[in-house]
Amino acid sequence: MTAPSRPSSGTPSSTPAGTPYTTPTWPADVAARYRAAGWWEGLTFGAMLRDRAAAHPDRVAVVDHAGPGGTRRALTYADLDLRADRLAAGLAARGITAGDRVVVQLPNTAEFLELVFALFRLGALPVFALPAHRASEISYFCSFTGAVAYVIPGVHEGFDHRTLATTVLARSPALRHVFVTGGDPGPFESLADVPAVPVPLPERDPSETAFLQLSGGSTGVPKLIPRTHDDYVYSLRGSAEICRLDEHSVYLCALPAAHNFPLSSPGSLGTLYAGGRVVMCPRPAPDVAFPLIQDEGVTITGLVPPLALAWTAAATGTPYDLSSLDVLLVGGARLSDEAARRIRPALGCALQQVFGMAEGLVCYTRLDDDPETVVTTQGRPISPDDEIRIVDDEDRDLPTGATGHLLTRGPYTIRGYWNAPEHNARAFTEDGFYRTGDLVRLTPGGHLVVEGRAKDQINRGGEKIAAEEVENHLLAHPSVHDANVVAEPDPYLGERSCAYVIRRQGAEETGAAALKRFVRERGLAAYKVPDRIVFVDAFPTTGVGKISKKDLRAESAPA
Ligand SMILES: O=C(O)c1cccc(O)c1O
Repeated sequence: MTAPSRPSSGTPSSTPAGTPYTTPTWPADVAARYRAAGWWEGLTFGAMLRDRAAAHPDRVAVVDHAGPGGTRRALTYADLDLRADRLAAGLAARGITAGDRVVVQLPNTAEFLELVFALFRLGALPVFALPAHRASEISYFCSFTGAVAYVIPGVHEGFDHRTLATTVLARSPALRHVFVTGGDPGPFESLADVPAVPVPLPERDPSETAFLQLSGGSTGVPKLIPRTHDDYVYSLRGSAEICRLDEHSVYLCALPAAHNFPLSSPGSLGTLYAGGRVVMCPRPAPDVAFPLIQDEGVTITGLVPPLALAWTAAATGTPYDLSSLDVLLVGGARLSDEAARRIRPALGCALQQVFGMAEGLVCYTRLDDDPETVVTTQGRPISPDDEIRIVDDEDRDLPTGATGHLLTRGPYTIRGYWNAPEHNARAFTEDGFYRTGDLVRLTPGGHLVVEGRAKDQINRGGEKIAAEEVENHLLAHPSVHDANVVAEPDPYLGERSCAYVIRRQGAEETGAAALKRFVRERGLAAYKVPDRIVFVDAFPTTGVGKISKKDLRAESAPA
């Protein structure tokens, strides 16, 4: 195969059908520059854990409450290191090998970290699904990546993932293994039975893809994001420094552990990088999180804006002692200035705003920024080598202070999605800048302010919904002629989704409730089911006759 000159292509692996996957990566001269600058330290995740376990074997690395009957479990760095080795050996014995994809859908438990480090050591790629994903998303991840294994909790939050796995298995020809954590594995294998005597495994190359992260997305199907050890470890190190993590830090993992924010900003992996302790929080509600903050001496955590507001409200009069909490990171969606102002007085901790994306670029307000900057901006990038352009619709640079499209390139921002050459041609510029789809401006002090977005997406309290994906599911209904999904304001979530639907002439009258049920039954994650469905006779159009989502959004906005 001839490697395309831009973006350059990493070593291709093969799909089950024999066609090569494309894994775009940085041009060789740029990679050399990032190495020379010290951003890429040549450290793999496997070596990182080995190193930390050697330096402080008896320090606690991760705590959860997922032992028998909900009991507390604490794993030291030595425990985690050994368990990752043992699990890697057992997975290798089942034929899972370097380059294989493994869909990981686990709740916030210690097993999540054991498994991802085992996969990192094997060189197998975790594909980071969320617990909320259902048959539609998981089947897609399995078939698109040719995953050989899928790892689930048995029953989580009342949902039986084993039943889901049965559906997925029937649709995914390459899938050979389903592993189940916590209790009865049903027809599958318990992950607890997998570990074996450690076997020597070749050290991975730090420049290779370590895992596939999910894009928030704005297209019909989610895009997969190939992150390397080198680039991700750099984002962890930068994040840990900016958030001042050290061995005394205790990070509460309250958002779903596989999401890029709680994974890396600075998240559980950044905390392990810094030698701190990760406390896995099963649910982010104050009644679950507050006792953990008190009992575990949590110093730092990260939340999406609606949860930050819920915590702020619940902190007044709480019987729990939250005084250990030094820093609350808020990101995933725009935090209003008003909400931002309430955080320190209510929770007694510093606020750090974080604006990030699984594709790479992460911006933070700094702990020594003046209070107004912390409240009114989304911070500045991690790296001096993060390049930012703010451009108009024709890719022309705008003067400083003007609002425009954010383009970015840098040492931990991907050069392309995994195996998506056509989409990449649109999502990246010729010279490798990623088109984020966000509308931003720069303050005179060099801080980014997020003003909106140009991509066709709903940000439902930090959960990103690609309009097109939901529209496709609505269109599958026999009585739907056309559908458009847009964001509408929501006082709690910031945005919720509203579907405008034109009924097919002569078709049976289907109501909103039936349509929502239809979409849910197609196996779409619950957060993507439209919050509201409005039946219309026609859509507003633009001058050239295209459907105007802008006008639809205006219909939803309060007058
Ligand atoms: O994807 C995000 O929204 C996000 C938010 C904060 C920090 C991150 O790393 C993110 O990926």
